[in-house]
Amino acid sequence: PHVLGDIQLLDSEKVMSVAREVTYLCPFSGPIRGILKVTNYQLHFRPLDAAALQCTLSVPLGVVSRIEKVGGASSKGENSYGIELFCKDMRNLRFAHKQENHSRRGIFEKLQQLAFPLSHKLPMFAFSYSEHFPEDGWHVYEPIAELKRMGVNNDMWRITRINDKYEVCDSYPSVWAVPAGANDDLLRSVAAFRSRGRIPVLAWIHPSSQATITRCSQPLVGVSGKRSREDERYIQQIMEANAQGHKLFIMDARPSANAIANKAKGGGYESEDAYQNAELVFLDIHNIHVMRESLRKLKELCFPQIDQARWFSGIEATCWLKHIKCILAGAVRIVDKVENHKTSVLVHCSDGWDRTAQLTALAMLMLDPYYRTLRGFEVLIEKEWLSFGHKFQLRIGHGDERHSDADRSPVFVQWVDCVWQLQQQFPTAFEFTERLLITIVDHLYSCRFGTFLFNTERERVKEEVKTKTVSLWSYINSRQDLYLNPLYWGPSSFGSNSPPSPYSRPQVVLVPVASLRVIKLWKALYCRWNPTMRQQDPIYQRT
Ligand SMILES: CCCC(=O)OC[C@@H](COP(=O)(O)O[C@@H]1[C@H](O)[C@H](OP(=O)(O)O)[C@@H](O)[C@H](O)[C@H]1O)OC(=O)CCC
Repeated sequence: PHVLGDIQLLDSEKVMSVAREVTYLCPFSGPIRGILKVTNYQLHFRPLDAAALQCTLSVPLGVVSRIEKVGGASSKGENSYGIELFCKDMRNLRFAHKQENHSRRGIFEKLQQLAFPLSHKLPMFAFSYSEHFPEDGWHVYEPIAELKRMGVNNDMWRITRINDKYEVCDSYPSVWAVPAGANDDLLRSVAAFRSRGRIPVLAWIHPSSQATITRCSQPLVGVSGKRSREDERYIQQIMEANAQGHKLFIMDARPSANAIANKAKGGGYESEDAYQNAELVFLDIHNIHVMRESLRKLKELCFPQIDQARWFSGIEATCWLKHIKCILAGAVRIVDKVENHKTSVLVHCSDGWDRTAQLTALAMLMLDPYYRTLRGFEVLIEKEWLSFGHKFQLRIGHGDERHSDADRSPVFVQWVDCVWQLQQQFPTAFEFTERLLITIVDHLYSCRFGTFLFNTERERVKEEVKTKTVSLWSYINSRQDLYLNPLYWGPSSFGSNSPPSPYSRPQVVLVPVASLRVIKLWKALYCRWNPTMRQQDPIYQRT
């Protein structure tokens, strides 16, 4: 049995470097002497003093975004010579050691190589990690089965394999559901008019009204105001696929200023005179650059010390909660159209892989209780985020040393935060607790599993992740009792299309209050490492 605080190695994990005379400069408890070990998966620090064991650190190297050397040959002060790790999970770790033993160079270079394998032409840890779990999580999501659960193929929607080899759109899944009347030639010409070929396809269909949520990227209108008869006809077919359909709402997630600015790059938005029966709505959600900056400010505020005097004004200045509110409000508008007005909605933004994924996945979570079960939630992430090409590798920077890359942005974590807000407002509606959300965010960074690696389904097929890596869902489903919500009130499974009779629709549709008066800061995630900000609950230290 492992001694408490001692390193616990995963299968195929091995120690690559050890430094003995190291001091961890804990921002809360002060300097702690201990032993620093670097493996091919994690950085582990074990205090020498048994009384300080709660300061044991186990940091997956995937969480590290930047490593800096601190102090040089001339620095004289105590603990002024060492390294600092800047992490993606809201903390910075600083280690110091004596100058004489030159272990810094060794540790520093090892850390650089192992934390950024892609930048050093080394394999990701996920490809050498193998562990057997009772269930293979790679089978949780099967596209055809999920479409069947929603009742597709039906007389209005058909499954097309036109993208079987990802030739029409390399960032989309291979399986699409499209209006039955749209033949493959039409689909191809619509792809020519949508940014990166990301044409409108089905995300969700209402079990009784047949109203739909479809998703896509911006039309290539450009400054000259180009039109595509095929795109216009296709949008009309989406509207007509809904029996009550006399109108289609096009929800453009962007601020109208950005939608207009995108015309300068050949993009833009649907003009209502070209799309007669469509009504265009802008949801005012800002772009990836604004969100990256917002979270950076929040991290500054929350780590290491928290200035009580400026806490609320500081939070407001980050605008983080305003953005969360904006995304929730956008999803509520989609839910209102689909559920209460039985009207179909088309969601898009610029590329259709950041804000669009946030909106469709949130709206589906509010509309369909199946996605609020543990397995349903796993299916939702696989479908709306992974299969539709949210660029996880680029947005998180898996294995990449370029920490200041402008394409990095916490869009997925922001969506998980929105899910947490729903859990707070509807504590009995989810089969799982916030601990599942924190575990998912941990392994978004850790690179232990293959689930969040790469940017598209096409790349994952090419890299054979399903046979060469372990799925995060294998791990989670092997210990699901840790994540189940004792307050959950809902049928254990919604296998069938609509919940069994006792549940009427009003009981299963969540409509959150998207107001700053209700939205809360998710301290268990953003202040997790700051002991003064949350109950000392060890579960949040290790997931
Ligand atoms: C004259 C030059 C015009 C110009 O550069 O347009 C480009 C836009 C960038 O477009 P934006 O929509 O503001 O920003 C884009 C979105 O965030 C998109 O995500 P999503 O899937 O959510 O769409 C990302 O994938 C893109 O990388 C990002 O550039 O920039 C702006 O609109 C900012 C100016 C107000």
